[in-house]
Amino acid sequence: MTKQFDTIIENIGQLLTMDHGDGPLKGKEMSELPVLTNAAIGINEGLIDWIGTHEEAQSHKATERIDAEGKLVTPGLVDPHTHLVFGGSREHEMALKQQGVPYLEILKRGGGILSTVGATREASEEELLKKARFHLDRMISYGVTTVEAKSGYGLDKETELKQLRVTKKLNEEHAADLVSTFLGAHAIPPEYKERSGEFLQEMLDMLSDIEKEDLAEFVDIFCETGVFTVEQSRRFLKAAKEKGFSVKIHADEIDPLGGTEMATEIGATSGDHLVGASDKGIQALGETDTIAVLLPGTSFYLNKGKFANARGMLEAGAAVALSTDFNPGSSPTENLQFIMSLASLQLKMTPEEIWNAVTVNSSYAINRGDQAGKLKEGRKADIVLWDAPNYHYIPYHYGVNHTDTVMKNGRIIYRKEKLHEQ
Ligand SMILES: O=C(O)CC1=NCN=C1
Ligand SMILES: [Zn+2]
Repeated sequence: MTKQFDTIIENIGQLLTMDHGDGPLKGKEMSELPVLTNAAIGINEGLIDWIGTHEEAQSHKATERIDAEGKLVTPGLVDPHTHLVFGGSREHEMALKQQGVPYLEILKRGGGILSTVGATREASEEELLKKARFHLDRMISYGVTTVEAKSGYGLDKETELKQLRVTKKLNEEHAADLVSTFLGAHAIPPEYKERSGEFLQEMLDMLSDIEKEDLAEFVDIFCETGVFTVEQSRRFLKAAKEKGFSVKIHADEIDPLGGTEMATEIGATSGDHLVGASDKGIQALGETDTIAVLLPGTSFYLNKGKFANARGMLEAGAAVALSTDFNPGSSPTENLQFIMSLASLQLKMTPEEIWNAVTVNSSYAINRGDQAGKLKEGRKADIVLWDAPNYHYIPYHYGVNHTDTVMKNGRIIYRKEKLHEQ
């Protein structure tokens, strides 16, 4: 029976629907990857209305037909851990990094996060919005259609709310879907030196304002040497959970403090970084629903020669997701495709695991498993057409942008620039 669509995407060489059951994929499940060949998608009113073969598509009608030229088509990627909204930049710290000054030492000297805090406090809401929009546009160009965005460069009520309002405005006006996280517990501001407990209480007191303005779904904390202890983090996140927020945590990024175990004990939606996760922590990830969000770009950039034990987590049965950790200090890149290459080279993840980690699992890591990261009838038509012959090709060919066309809610929002006529 002939169907009528707004848009048909046809002649798809490889279609990754990521439609393999509900819930995040854990352990061995991450090796599964249903691939449809010679496929087609029918779209109506911004939603996926039909998925079938190229031959079947020839009997259907469409206002617009897009030829995928036998190449790869996937869901829009989901980046579950970014510090998208900030002022200034930290290129001046490269020299310190090259001299071997550690990340935590730069922070201790008042640089790092605190340097960005200064720039963010000074920037107006409009300036922060303009800058975040620029970085978000670039994420879209890399095939990302859903993004988590954290605050955490204010460390005072006024600036934290300013950052969160920017994320809310972007989510309302920009094509991308944003998920907002309050990371007021990102570092100890100079005015609270030696008074970290009082500072955390001030951040907790903000939660009612955040809830009133619907400015965040998640609460996060930087559990790290010289920042917040495991016990402070446990108390802080449990208090946030009691107020109805979902929680995630920057854990075991640099020093192995045991934040991974604590994340699983309190039922965090995700534990992020986990480079120093202990065997006990890895086992706990396999036994609970806490998703391991791994950030190999940060390990690459901090240049400490150590990456998260992804293989150990997968063998333990954990759900693993991947992210850029886009931020001005430890991972200044919007390129989730490059993270896919690092996941292959440094985390030893297979292409199948990698694709599940940047779609299905990354969507569940930000409570969007029912809306993003999967192509199935009734879901938003958030789709990427890749200039690549198959899904192995993206992690293999690194450092470039492989997107050809990015579609959000059935509307083309990015097309690869073609070289001007010679
Ligand atoms: O350095 C930054 O701006 C972001 C960061 N927070 C915790 N680790 C890295
Ligand atoms: Zn981070």
